[in-house]
Amino acid sequence: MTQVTEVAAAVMLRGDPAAPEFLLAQRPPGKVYAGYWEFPGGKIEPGETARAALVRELQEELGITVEQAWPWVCCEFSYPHATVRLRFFRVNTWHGELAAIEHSNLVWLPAGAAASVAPILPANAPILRALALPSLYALSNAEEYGVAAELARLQNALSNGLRLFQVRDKTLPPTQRHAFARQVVALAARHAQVVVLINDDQELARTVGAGGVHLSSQQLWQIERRPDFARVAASCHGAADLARAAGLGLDFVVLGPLLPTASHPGTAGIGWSAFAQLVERSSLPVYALGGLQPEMLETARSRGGHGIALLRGWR
Ligand SMILES: Nc1nc2c([nH]c(=O)n2[C@@H]2O[C@H](COP(=O)(O)OP(=O)(O)OP(=O)(O)O)[C@@H](O)[C@H]2O)c(=O)[nH]1
Repeated sequence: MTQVTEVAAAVMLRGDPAAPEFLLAQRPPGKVYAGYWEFPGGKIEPGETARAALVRELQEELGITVEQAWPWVCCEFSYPHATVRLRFFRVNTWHGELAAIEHSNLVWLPAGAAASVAPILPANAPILRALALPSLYALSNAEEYGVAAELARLQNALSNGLRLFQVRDKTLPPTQRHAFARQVVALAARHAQVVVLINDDQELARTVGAGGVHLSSQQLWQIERRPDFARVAASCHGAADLARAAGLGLDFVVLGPLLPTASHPGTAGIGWSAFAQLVERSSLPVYALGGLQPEMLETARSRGGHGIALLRGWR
């Protein structure tokens, strides 16, 4: 069996939470991949937790004391010299002055834009893509609110900065769903960097020019390869679904139902503790879904979620 080197790495974030900057550090001469840019961090020592390793490494490498670190994604990558498992944390607060103690340089870059430094360690490409994803994934609910009201809600949310939207409404009659999807794509096109995904219908997504598709957990097991769209997401209900989505190279997933929902009040969700355990080894960013309110974003993130997906609570 290949030996895997466990690594803790930090995505340090600063500035506006809706459009943050993250830190990259340049590996110094004399190391493998010298001159490459990486996230600060390093190997987890025997008997050490990933979080403790992160705190230690950031003290040693940057001279700072981490105050808050939330687990995020975990990815594996095989280099000629080693196979690494990178456990990423999002670090929002710390104290102390940042200094390049062990690196040759540090740079803050805007999340979501193409990185202006190169080369970056090859394992980190999916991480940069994941960083571009916003914290809120809004799902349409025209079935309940009506098409006109839903388009008005979307218009308002786009003006408030919404950037990721799914046309769900699986039971709308096909012609109505088609027209709705077309109007959603037209509305979204008036704003920069908004991605619209169509639930369960690749043909509709292509016809209306949507940026991506959102696969149901059933579809996840029916397709053989990633559909050819800029963004592909999926609904997951457990560990097998998460592994399948990662194997297909999707961009992100929603995991739930988390809490009892308005549509299924009697059904217990998986709860935050199971959510945190499932997310711990996910290589894809995970949005918590089901019975959530916008103010639960921080709870979701502290449990390893990338963000939250809402059907009702967005505006
Ligand atoms: N810190 C960090 N390491 C990364 C990232 N991406 C990535 O593939 N790695 C790999 O994870 C390992 C990190 O271990 P490290 O920083 O303690 O080790 P190193 O190669 O610098 O050598 P060292 O043994 O002299 O400390 C390296 O193999 C490195 O190539 C990243 O973004 N940050």
